[in-house]
Amino acid sequence: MISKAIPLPSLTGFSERNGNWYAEDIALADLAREFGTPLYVYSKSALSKAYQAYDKACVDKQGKRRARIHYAMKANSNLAVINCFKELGAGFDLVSGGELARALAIGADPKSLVFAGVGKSAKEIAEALKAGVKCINVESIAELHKINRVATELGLRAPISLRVNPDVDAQTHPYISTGLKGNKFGIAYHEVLKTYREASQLAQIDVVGIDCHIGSQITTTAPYLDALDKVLDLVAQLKKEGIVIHHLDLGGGLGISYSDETPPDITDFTDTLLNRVAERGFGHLDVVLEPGRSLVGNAGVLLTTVEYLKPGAEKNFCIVDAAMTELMRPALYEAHHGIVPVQAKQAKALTYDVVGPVCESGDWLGRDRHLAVEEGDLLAILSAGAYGFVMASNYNTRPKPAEIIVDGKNAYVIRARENTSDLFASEAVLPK
Ligand SMILES: Cc1ncc(COP(=O)(O)O)c(C=O)c1O
Ligand SMILES: N[C@@H](CCCC[NH3+])C(=O)O
Repeated sequence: MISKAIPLPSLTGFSERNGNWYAEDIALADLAREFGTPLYVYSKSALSKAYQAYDKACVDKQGKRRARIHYAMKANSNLAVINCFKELGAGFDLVSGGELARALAIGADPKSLVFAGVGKSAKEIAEALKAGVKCINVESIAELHKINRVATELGLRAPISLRVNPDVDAQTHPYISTGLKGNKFGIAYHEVLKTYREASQLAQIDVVGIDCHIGSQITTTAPYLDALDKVLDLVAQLKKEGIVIHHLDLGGGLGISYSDETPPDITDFTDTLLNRVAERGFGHLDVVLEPGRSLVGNAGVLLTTVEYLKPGAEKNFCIVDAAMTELMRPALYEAHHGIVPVQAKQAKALTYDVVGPVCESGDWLGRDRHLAVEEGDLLAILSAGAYGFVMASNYNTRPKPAEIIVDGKNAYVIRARENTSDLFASEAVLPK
């Protein structure tokens, strides 16, 4: 028994056998020995299975495609990960010129790319237009005009959706709620129609869709339906006015189980949304889904080594070689991740705060965890495939960890561990 009362998520790709944890067919302890720690480990089969479940749910019983998946690569943008999804048929949701460059680097079809984000620069807009993306999701009236300006300068047409802020509570952590009127995202609901009218008059703008993304780690379908109904009300009004919408982008945000959360099953979730779209008479629209976390979150773990055990009067600390620099979610959102010893021990179990070496009291990875560990042992921090490595930093001049993918009996380095010297290679001291 690892952590009292708090259940572990059910995982595919990672399993415990006779007290030893495995990624597919390789013991995590062997991976740590070969590649060192801290180490991100992803399971290829977990990535593929998560994608295939979504993809299956996007096709109806007659085999007709009802929706397309544009993986939100912000969740995990390693080239190997996004390339796996590309090969399975995914398009991508992007939020920066950097993510656009990643998509182009793996040869993604530009027509499979949608570009969102509240602060796109003129340079990023130009790059997206030159690449020929499917759609730019516009997040403000000012941005709409900037896109029109950039498109005019380039002599290109700009396909756009407006991102609607539906003022719906996604019932998630306030830092990752995006669809309330107090959030910075999207165009205020009451301004959307007038902005579409304005957009349809702009010389280089082609209105192609409508978009909405209400937040992340959402574990019920109800807020999606509320947002969807509000978006469809807008589509109906636009139709009356002769402004034609071709695709409906419902964003991402579906949550995963980190411990005892019970997010809806992917098929039930997509059925509920797509049935509502059809019932309301919009079954002819192309539907775009932008899942991130629900495709990768439980397909990765972070391996770390116990450096020290530090018993104390108030707390016992288990000090490990990973930190908030490798996995920022606990420090940022007080997020819970399951933590398990990679090899079960007979050692006495104690309740520890699992913390990193970084000089911040907020640098913790798990609190009050009941663990039987000794110095030198390995721990696996579970559900670290989404918003893990991508949010890593070099704070305290810590090199970023390596990332590997396990596919059956094989392990592949998909990002080499950084060297300390690389971290300041582009810095310079002042001339004498
Ligand atoms: C526009 C957009 N689409 C999709 C996503 C993916 O979200 P998630 O990883 O929660 O599925 C995000 C992040 O929340 C986003 O900002
Ligand atoms: N980074 C967040 C999710 C943000 C989603 C991006 N809009 C997390 O770790 O949960």
